[in-house]
Amino acid sequence: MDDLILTISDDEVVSDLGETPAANQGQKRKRRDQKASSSNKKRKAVDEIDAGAVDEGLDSDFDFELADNLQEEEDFDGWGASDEPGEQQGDKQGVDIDDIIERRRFKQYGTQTNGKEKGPGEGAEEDVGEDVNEDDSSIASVEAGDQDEEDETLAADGFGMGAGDASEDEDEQASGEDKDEEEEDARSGSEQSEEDATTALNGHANGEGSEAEEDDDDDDEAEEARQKAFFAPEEPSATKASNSVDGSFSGMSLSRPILKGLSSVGFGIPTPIQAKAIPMALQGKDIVGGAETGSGKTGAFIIPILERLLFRPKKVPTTRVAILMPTRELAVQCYNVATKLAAFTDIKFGQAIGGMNLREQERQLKTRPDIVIATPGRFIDFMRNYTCLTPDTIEVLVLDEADRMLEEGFADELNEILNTIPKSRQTMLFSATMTSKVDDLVRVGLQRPVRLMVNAKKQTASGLVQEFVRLRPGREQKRLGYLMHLCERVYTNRVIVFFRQKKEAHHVRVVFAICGLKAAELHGNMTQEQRLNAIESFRSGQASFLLATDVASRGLDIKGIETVINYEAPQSHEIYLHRVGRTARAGRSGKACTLAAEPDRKVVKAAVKSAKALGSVIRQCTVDPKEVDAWCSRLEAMQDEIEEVLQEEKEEKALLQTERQINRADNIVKHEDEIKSRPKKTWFETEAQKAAAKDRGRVELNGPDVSKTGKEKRKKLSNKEKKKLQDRDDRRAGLMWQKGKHSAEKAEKAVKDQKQKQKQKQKEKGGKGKPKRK
Ligand SMILES: Nc1ncnc2c1ncn2[C@@H]1O[C@H](COP(=O)(O)OP(=O)(O)OP(=O)(O)O)[C@@H](O)[C@H]1O
Repeated sequence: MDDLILTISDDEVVSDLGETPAANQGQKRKRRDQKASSSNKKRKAVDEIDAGAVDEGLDSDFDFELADNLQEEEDFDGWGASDEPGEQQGDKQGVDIDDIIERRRFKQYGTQTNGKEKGPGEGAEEDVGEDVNEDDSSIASVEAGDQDEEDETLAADGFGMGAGDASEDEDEQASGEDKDEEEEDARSGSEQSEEDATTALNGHANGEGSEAEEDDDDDDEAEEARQKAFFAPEEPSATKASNSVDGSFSGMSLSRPILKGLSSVGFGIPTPIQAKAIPMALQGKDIVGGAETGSGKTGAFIIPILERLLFRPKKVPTTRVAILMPTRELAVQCYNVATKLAAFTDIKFGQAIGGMNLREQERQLKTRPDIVIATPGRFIDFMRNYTCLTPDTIEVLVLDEADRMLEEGFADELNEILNTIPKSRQTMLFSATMTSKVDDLVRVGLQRPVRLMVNAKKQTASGLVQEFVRLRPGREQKRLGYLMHLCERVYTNRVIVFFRQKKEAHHVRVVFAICGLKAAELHGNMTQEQRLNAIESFRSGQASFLLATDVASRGLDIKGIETVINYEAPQSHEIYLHRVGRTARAGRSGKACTLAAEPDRKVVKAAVKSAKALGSVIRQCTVDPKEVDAWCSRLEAMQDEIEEVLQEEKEEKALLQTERQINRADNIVKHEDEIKSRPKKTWFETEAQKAAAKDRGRVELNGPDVSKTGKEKRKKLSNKEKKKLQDRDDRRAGLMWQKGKHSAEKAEKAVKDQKQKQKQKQKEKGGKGKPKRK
């Protein structure tokens, strides 16, 4: 108790500090539970609230309420700039498509165009980017509720997708032409068509026999019995808290600095999942928590962690909490939310997030911050190769988006982490699509966890309107035409468009840039710096569209996203829920629009079924085919330019890469002694194993890559490929440092050649001026 240090200014009264005994860290589970039970007594306010049923007692239409005396902090969405400069920057630069296009325009017209081009055959440019509301005649919508009986039946089947229709004959003829074009495209970029095939085939594979799969989730009796034995029985205190009439944070006996933090970010009353989880987490219980997207799960685990940490022994700085996230962006977001909530405490944070400055993170971790927010790969790197992270002192482990973390692709990394952190830890798992399946949870090492599910069946947020634009058979190839039309005329601002393929997202990014639609892209082929910049430019409104893969589908909390467009439906209903959950968050409204062709049938059907069950608004929208066809012709005429831009980008990337290699080689030469003396890094997986795990993860997210033949899939690595991977492993382990000088010379020569080539090219094109970067 000597270690208790007040965390707000000394003259402030902190009434309940001494009484909140929930956490004396570093104890074994038993001691923790004993303490927790004594805390139960003291947390009267929580316990006095009536016991009730798990979900029934909750107000399903919970309204987010802001703290009294506070205006909503408009900007608080977890993405406010960090106080420490450079802290959130990645460590590699990338190539900017807008720059390339601007340069090209400059050459063409001798002026900067701000990215807007005169589209082929396009007269009235003023339309572009202009807000056209939904009533625009180019998109007609029918609310499912208003449909006649026949349409009702169709709606339940995903608006009759796949049902034969005489009017489709015409479309099919058109599709024949499209296919020819596709084949031509395929000759210039075979991968693209392969990806299309993947999407199509995946979808078809999913289309059939899906009903049985859907119902798999319904627990059978045996599973129910196992769950009963696995989970702790629901404790009255959890439901009492959530049924509280005033249900305030102060009713949870939270300390003053925490209440101040909550107030400063505008959290007035706890959301239902927070009301349930906070009291349980304060008692040190293991938790499996599920609640719809945007319902405040982050706060549900951060608030009790901060409260408990206020009472940690402070003589020796110790890292006690690890919060693991599946993506780097989520980890950064969580870091921002947590540091803001902890603004009035002395709790310290560290990061172990992939793609970001390793040295800076090492420096932070050396100070033994109380909480480390991490992605699994970087966490393991620190665990194994540095002394700054001490996993054996971790007492609380959180897996956010836990179902994703439990999937293939993260499995190996997670096992490695779980095996290293002490078993006596408190473990909390959260997700909007949280699994309750015991088999999945057992390996996390949970100990009699409490299961807290809030509106878990409800799934989509109540303020969400779901629209579906059906692409009839034969018109699937015109997806991009549909998207361009929608983004130019209907959904023109604050829109996320989701793609299954990185390449597709990037391709569309180029098209948007050529057409003058302000967009940012977000996927795994970008440097971390580019990824964070993309989010920032979308968040700040500089870009109206975010073109993303599923790396952005979970957890991203960006205020004011009006629409989520699914360029194609995702692989599963779960991913659909996460994607559409980027809008209509925290009690707001929003729209999701899915371009649905036959291959997307299964997911559309599931979405329609669940929306109908909830009574939420679903609409079938139709788009004027002439508008789409006009866009398709425009896109076709743009093809050469798209390819040239992609080519220029490729060259710039190669140049950057070579420059990076030179710098690296320079460093190796300069710091030869230091590098030699560094201990060899170890990796718990080889590159080949990592690649295999990555593949498994991809399959989990996007379905099997059916475009590859079985033979290709089973294909063994050639000796050359093996050697390449081995070399990379060795290089990372520092074994090949000796090659530095040699590679430096080589790299230097390559850069010179490349620069020479570029100069030559510029001379040839007569393009003197490269406009300055904005
Ligand atoms: N008690 C509260 N009062 C008001 N706003 C809140 C409260 N708790 C959270 N919020 C806000 O609600 C939004 C969603 O919260 P959060 O990102 O934690 O949701 P989530 O459930 O984790 O969503 P997802 O499943 O998509 O990850 C955030 O903008 C957050 O600031």
